[in-house]
Amino acid sequence: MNLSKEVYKEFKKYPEKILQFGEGNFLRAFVDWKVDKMNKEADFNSGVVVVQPLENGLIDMLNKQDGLYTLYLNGIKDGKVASEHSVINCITRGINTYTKYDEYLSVAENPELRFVISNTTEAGIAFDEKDQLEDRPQKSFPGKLTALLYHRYKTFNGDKEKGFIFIPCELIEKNGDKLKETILKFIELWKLEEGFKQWIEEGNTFCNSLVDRIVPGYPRERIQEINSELGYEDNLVVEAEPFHLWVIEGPVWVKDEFPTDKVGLNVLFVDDMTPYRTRKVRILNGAHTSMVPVAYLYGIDTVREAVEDDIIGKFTKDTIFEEIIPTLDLPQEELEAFANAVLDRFRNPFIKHELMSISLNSMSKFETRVLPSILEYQNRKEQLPQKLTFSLAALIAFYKGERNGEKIALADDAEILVQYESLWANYDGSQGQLKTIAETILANEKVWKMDLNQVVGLTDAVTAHLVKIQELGMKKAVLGVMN
Ligand SMILES: NC(=O)c1ccc[n+]([C@@H]2O[C@H](COP(=O)([O-])OP(=O)(O)OC[C@H]3O[C@@H](n4cnc5c(N)ncnc54)[C@H](O)[C@@H]3O)[C@@H](O)[C@H]2O)c1
Ligand SMILES: O=P(O)(O)OC[C@@H](O)[C@@H](O)[C@H](O)[C@H](O)CO
Repeated sequence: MNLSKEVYKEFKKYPEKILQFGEGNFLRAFVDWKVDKMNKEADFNSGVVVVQPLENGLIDMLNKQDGLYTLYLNGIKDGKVASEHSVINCITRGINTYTKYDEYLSVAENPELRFVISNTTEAGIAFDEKDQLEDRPQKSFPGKLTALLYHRYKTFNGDKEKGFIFIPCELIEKNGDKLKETILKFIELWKLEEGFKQWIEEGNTFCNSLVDRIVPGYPRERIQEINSELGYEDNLVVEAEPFHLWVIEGPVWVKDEFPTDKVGLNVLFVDDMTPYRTRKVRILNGAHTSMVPVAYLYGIDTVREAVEDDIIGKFTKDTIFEEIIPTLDLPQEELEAFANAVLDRFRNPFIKHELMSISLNSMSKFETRVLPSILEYQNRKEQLPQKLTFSLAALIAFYKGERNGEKIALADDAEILVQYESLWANYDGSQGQLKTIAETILANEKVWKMDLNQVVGLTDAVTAHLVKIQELGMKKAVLGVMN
C-alpha cells in the first residue's frame, strides 16, 4: 500500500500561498517541514505548489503520493537520542513545466499566492541569454520565473499588492539579490515594459537567506525496514538531522507574515546574514569538501567514519581549528563553539552521510567553500596552510577516478571530467608529469576565477603533496602532513 491521502487519515488540503522551485530532498526536509509545522501548530494555512525546475525529477512520484512523504529526524538532541518521524502534508501538487506549462503559468493567477521559495543548487540562479519569453518552458530557473512574474503583472494590471516575498535557499552569497538581478536581466533581454520592471522593484521583496540542516536524503539501505515500520510504502522518505537554522535577511515585517517564531522554529530575521553565511560555508561545508577526497582515498565512505577515525578525524579537526578558524573574523569563542557543534553533528550515529554524495561538483565547491580559507590564510600568515593545500592535492588525485583499483563515480561538469581524464591518461609515473597535472588544474580560471599558479608557492606545495599521495598512498601521505 502506497502513501496517499487515503492512507494518511489527517490529510488536509491547504490554499496555495507558496510557490516552490525545487522538489529535492533539502527543501522537503527543511522548508516544507517548517511550513507543515506552522500549518499544524500556528494555523498558517498555507499550501505549497512545487515546480520541478529540471525536466526530470520527483514530481510524478510526489503527485502519485498526493504530495505526501515521511520525514525522519534522527540524531542527538540535548545529549539524548532523538528520532521522530512525521508525514509532511503541505504540498498541494507538483508541476513539470516541460509537460504542463499552461498549468505552471496559471499559478500566477492565484491572488492568494504570496511567497516564492527556491533551492535549485548553486548552479540554478543563472542567466541564460538563450531563454526567450515565448519558450515553453525557458531552460533556466530565473527565466521560467520571470515569465511567470510577467504573467502575474499582466493578470493583475500591475497591482503592487499582488507582489511576492522571495526567500531563496541556494547556497550562494546574497541569493535574493542575485535572483532579482537575474530577473532584471531577463526583463532587459526580452525588452519588457518599464512598468513591469517598476512592479518587480516596488511590489516585490527579495530576501537573502542562509540555510543549515544536514539532509542525506532517501535512506536507500534502510528503506525496507522503514516501510515495514510505517506500514505503507513511501518512495519519498527523507532523512535529516534534528538541527536546523534558517537566517533570513530582509525587512522586519516579513516575520509577521511568516510566523516561524510562533512554533519555536530556529529562524533568525537579521539585517546582515554575511557573518552567519561565512561561518557556515567555511567551517561546515569547507570541512565536508576538504575532507572528502582525503577520507575517500584513505578508504572511508561516510562522514561519521571519517570524523571518528583517529587519523582522518584529527586531520579534519586540525584543518578546521588551525587553518579555517584563523581566517574568520567572528569572536574566537563563537567560532570554536560552532565548529565543535559541527563535529558533533558529523558524528550523528543515525545518519549515513556518504562522502560520495558530498563529492558532487567538488571542483566548484572547493572554489567557494575552501579556496577562500587558503587565500585568506596566506594573506594573514604569509604562508600556505598545509592541510588545506594537501586537500587540494587530494582533490586532484581523487579526480584520477580510482580507489584501490576500483572506479570512482565522479560527478562534475563534463568539461572538467574530460580535462582530468586526458591529464591522468598521460600520467607516466613521473614527478614532472604530476607537476604538469597540478599546474594545468590550478590554471583553470573558469573554476577558480583566477590562475592559482599565481598564488606564491601554491603550485609547488600542491605538487609536493600530490607526489606524496601518488608515491606513498593516502594513508602514509596524510600522516606525513600531520607531523
Ligand atoms: N542536502 C543537504 O544536506 C543540504 C543542506 C543545505 C543546503 N543544501 C543545498 O541544497 C541544494 C539541493 O540539495 P538537495 O539535497 O535537495 O539535492 P537534490 O538532488 O535532492 O535536489 C536538487 C534540486 O535542484 C534542482 N536543480 C539541480 N540543478 C539545477 C539547475 N541547474 N537549475 C535549476 N534547478 C536545478 C533539481 O531539479 C532538484 O529540485 C544543494 O545544492 C545544497 O547546496 C543541501
Ligand atoms: O548539499 P551540497 O552538495 O551542496 O553540499 C554537501 C554538504 O556540505 C551540505 O549538504 C551540508 O550538509 C549542508 O550544507 C548542511 O547545512
